[in-house]
Amino acid sequence: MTEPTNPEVLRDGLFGGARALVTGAGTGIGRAISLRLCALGMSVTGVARREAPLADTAELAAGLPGGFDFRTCNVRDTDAIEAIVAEAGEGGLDLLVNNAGGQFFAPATGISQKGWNSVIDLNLNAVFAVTKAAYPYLKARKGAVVSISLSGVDRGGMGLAHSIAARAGVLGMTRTLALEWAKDGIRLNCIGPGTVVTSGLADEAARQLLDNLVAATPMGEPTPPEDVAELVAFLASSAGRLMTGQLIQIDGAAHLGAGLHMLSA
Ligand SMILES: CCCCCCC/C=C/C(=O)SCCNC(=O)CCNC(=O)[C@H](O)C(C)(C)COP(=O)(O)OP(=O)(O)OC[C@H]1O[C@@H](n2cnc3c(N)ncnc32)[C@H](O)[C@@H]1OP(=O)(O)O
Ligand SMILES: NC(=O)C1=CN([C@@H]2O[C@H](COP(=O)(O)OP(=O)(O)OC[C@H]3O[C@@H](n4cnc5c(N)ncnc54)[C@H](OP(=O)(O)O)[C@@H]3O)[C@@H](O)[C@H]2O)C=CC1
Repeated sequence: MTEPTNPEVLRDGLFGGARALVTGAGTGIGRAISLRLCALGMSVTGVARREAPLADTAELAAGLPGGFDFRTCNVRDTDAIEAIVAEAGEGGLDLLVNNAGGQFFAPATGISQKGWNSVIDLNLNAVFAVTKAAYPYLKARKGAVVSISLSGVDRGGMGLAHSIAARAGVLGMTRTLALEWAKDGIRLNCIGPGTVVTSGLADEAARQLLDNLVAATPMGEPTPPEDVAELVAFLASSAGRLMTGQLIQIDGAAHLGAGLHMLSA
């Protein structure tokens, strides 16, 4: 495996004066995104249910050129998240990152209706609610939306029927809103990371499963959260000004490989 390269290719001060809302900012990919945006000068409001991880992100962001504040909220609580979007939006909103999400791994026959509904609620319904609530504020600043999806969302994945269905829904929503909101200068894109070794994934998947996933990735390595963060920043920047309605998979060609397999034998 080659040494990881520094993914920080964007210039200092790029986002001075700009503001973002990042869901799931307390851990993993959402924390990496928040810290990179802050490093580039953005003021970020992070949202998640638990205060302690958000406070840790705030501590890590201290001293960076932007700023990080946070609100605790379950994104599935539509009234609560709409109020937070409005509060953040009143100060101006240039970027919304829909990152909060997740699922359990089970064959379709092992997914109860309640389990299905929970995963759809978190990964599709909440994303629509947050994005719609952000619309007037994004319109005012010709802002951007980036939704974190999954590698392979366009082809399926064993053990992920609920999550793939939800995120395929988000992709459809993204492409549709890219059309509807193009007149407002709002751009929307999805990023499909491959395996990202975060505490969230380590909690959910057995070590063996993780190893199998990386082994099934043609380039043979997981996706660092920092690489996802740099891509979010690129899409939010003027370099991405004509990119909208896309799914960009950052996964070492995993989506071209053997396919997602999140079930044990
Ligand atoms: C090469 C590319 C690789 C890409 C790999 C992609 C890997 C993806 C990784 C990640 O996404 S990392 C993020 C990691 N974090 C999580 O995924 C955790 C997220 N989980 C949750 O937030 C919640 O568990 C939930 C899924 C949203 C459900 O929350 P809720 O509070 O609504 O649910 P519960 O009341 O606990 O349960 C509802 C329902 O679901 C059933 N259920 C829960 N777990 C399982 C399980 N493991 N198997 C089957 N069913 C499960 C539970 O039993 C409930 O149903 P009923 O039994 O009441 O009918
Ligand atoms: N790790 C991986 O391999 C991959 C991950 N992804 C996706 O990337 C995103 C981030 O994943 P990752 O960083 O690995 O996972 P983590 O579990 O580390 O992070 C998810 C974050 O979302 C927050 N969150 C979860 N549910 C809610 C909720 N209902 N309301 C508010 N916040 C919530 C959690 O905080 P709290 O518990 O405090 O609410 C947590 O900080 C997810 O959508 C995931 O599915 C996609 C591809 C691969």
